[in-house]
Amino acid sequence: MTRRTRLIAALDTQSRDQAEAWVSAFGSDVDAIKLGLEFTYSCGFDAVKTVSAGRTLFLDLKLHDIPNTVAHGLKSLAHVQPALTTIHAAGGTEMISRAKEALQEAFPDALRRPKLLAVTVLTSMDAAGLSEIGVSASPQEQVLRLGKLAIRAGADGLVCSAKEIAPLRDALGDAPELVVPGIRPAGSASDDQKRIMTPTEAAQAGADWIVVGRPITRAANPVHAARAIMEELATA
Ligand SMILES: O=c1ccn([C@@H]2O[C@H](COP(=O)(O)O)[C@@H](O)[C@H]2O)c(=O)[nH]1
Repeated sequence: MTRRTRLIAALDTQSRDQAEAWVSAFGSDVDAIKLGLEFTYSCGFDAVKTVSAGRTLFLDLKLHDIPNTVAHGLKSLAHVQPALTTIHAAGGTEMISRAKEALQEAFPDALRRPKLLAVTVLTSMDAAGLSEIGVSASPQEQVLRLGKLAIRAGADGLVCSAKEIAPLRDALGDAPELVVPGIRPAGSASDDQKRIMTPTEAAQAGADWIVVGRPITRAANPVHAARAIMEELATA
């Protein structure tokens, strides 16, 4: 299957002015923007709406709570209209299926409904980090376990690292939307990310979307950095 891997720029900032400046500078140099905990907690949902107006929005709030709370939280997103939104797969089957039902109720038009993505194992975790929280499985085993559970429960896609794309595609096929952070262009600092790959590697493995934050936002010229990643994806 031929797929075009698209770029989501993660706008992790506490400043609405900064986010607005990035969005207007990027133009079509990115396919979508991500606003997450940092921006939403600092600036609020009105700012999320304003900054993302006219753009494809990945609203990455990674909900993880009891099923009732997650379902009602997601219903409140009707006024925001993200294209993609996240919960944690570790919340389990009931939480995921209630989340899906909530989105179906809040967005009756399937074409406008946000895709529900389940975060498998954070890309900042390695085997040692999993072991610390009592998980003896390798990151790949745990991603596969949670990924299968989440898709069975109704998630439209998964957040995983590029290292797990091939085994997930083998197990689940082409349909689940795979959104892949932990991306570092060759030579970039890994920061707090543990399971990293380059844009080319993620595209060749079959990512639908890559999520890139600091390698763009901390670059001397964020527009040039985003453009370079788009060019890398186009030739991958
Ligand atoms: O497992 C995950 C899930 C989400 N993220 C988010 O992606 C970006 C990555 O930012 P970088 O600066 O490129 O590291 C960030 O917004 C995370 O919240 C993730 O990294 N890993």
